[in-house]
Amino acid sequence: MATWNNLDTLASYKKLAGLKNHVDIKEAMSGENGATRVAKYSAPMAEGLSFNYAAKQVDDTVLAALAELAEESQLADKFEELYNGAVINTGEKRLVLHHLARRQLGKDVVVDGVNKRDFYVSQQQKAADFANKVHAGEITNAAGEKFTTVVQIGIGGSDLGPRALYIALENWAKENGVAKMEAKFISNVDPDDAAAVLKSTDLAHALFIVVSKSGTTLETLTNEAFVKDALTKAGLNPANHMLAVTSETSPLAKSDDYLEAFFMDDFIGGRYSSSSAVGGVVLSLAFGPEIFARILNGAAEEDKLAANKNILENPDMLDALIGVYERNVQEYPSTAVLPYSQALSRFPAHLQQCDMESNGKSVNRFGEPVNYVTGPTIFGEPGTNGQHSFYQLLHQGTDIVPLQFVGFKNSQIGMDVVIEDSTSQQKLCANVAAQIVAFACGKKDENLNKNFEGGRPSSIIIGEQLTPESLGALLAHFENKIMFQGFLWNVNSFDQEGVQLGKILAKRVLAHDTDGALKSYSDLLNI
Ligand SMILES: O=P(O)(O)OC[C@H]1O[C@H](O)[C@H](O)[C@@H](O)[C@@H]1O
Repeated sequence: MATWNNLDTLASYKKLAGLKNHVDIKEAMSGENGATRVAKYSAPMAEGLSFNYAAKQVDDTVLAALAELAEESQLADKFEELYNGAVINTGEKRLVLHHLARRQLGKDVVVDGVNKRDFYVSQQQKAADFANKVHAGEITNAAGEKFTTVVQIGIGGSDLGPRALYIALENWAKENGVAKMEAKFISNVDPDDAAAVLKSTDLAHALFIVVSKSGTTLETLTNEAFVKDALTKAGLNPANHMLAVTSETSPLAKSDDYLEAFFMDDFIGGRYSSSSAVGGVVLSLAFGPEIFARILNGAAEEDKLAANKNILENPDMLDALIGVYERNVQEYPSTAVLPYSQALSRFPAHLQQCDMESNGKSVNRFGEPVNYVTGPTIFGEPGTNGQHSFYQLLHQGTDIVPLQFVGFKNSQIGMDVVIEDSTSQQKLCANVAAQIVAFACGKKDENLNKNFEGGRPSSIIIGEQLTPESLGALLAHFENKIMFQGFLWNVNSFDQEGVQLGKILAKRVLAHDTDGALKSYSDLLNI
């Protein structure tokens, strides 16, 4: 059994803390040194991706210290315990099994006589059979016509991951002849969200998936009622159009109001649920079950790498360790995720939840306060768009923000044009290469307003093309990175008590049970 200790009690962490500002990234990345580092500091990921960390503040000394930290904090043992079914989610006393939805990495995990791998596979199979029947016209609307659109109703983990993955492959699927149904998403309780989607949807030919692990989320239940009302007003029977994805213990699971229900369980956290039926049903309907299976395969291949004890061969663990060095030793408060891929436009939003809801904690996994900083603020936008927006602060602002670039050699659609001797894809890639060097090396100017200090660290994940496999690997990489960081900070990355208070107060406002500031704000907003 691994032992769980606070980061600041570890001898290897104290050693690492002595390496503050050990690498001058400007100097390290300039001239031939830089070229050597780019070739040297790269770790292969699954599905042809690679994690290049040449422009991070590491050298062999820092890497050796990080390896000691990985060893002393038993990161590989903790991951092994997790995938073998230990109660890693101490706050809720739950297992953490999202990896098992992709592939079995270790022993059989059996809970109350149920083999959990078999359960996840059976739900995948159920989703696959259902999707195939919809595509074949065996499951139709009341008029016997095919469904053409699928609308996911969910919020947080029941929205962000599946939406990001759908957008990531929407154009790829069309280009590769596997686009089966258009997918849309309703998440916000803002009535304009549901209204806008419903107005642009042919209701008679639409399936709606109510996705809520708990089956109690106010926004999702409200939007479900909103959609049912619209279906009824259109003369349609909601029971012919609505599906549910939920946990077997939730109130939704007990309802007969659905054409079909698919299940997950409490051992897969919402923000890690893209690999479960939460992502599986909508993506199988949109692209076909084979494509969803390919995403899972890509993720499973990356998970396999994450089990490696050698940090230089484990890009997920290495990325996590570098992140902790940046957060705790270098004291950088935030991290930007910058995919140079329009298809990944919602990926940073998904990672915001995944990372900040997991590691935005002030107490350790035993409920005791920690004396060090934990999860950074995560934000991001696709490049090159971000360059024309917030990169000013990244280049010349007073905070140093570590950067996590993602880039692909080839576009998804392949339609391109040569303007002034280069394709648009080349221009995209040229920009990411330029940014890495600009951030690291800067540029001296007598005019301080035009001076670039440099010394701003970044890494880049490079792939051939964004495909179902590489997308799955990318998803798993970040999930695993966040998991390892949670281990290092000794926090429970798998609960989210911090979201409860606002929900309770909102209920009081709606029940007109308010006083003080809450009453004043209620009055100001005319509730
Ligand atoms: O899937 P649900 O149970 O409806 O939960 C939806 C979301 O809402 C909660 O408030 C949590 O903050 C999220 O972690 C969760 O993903």
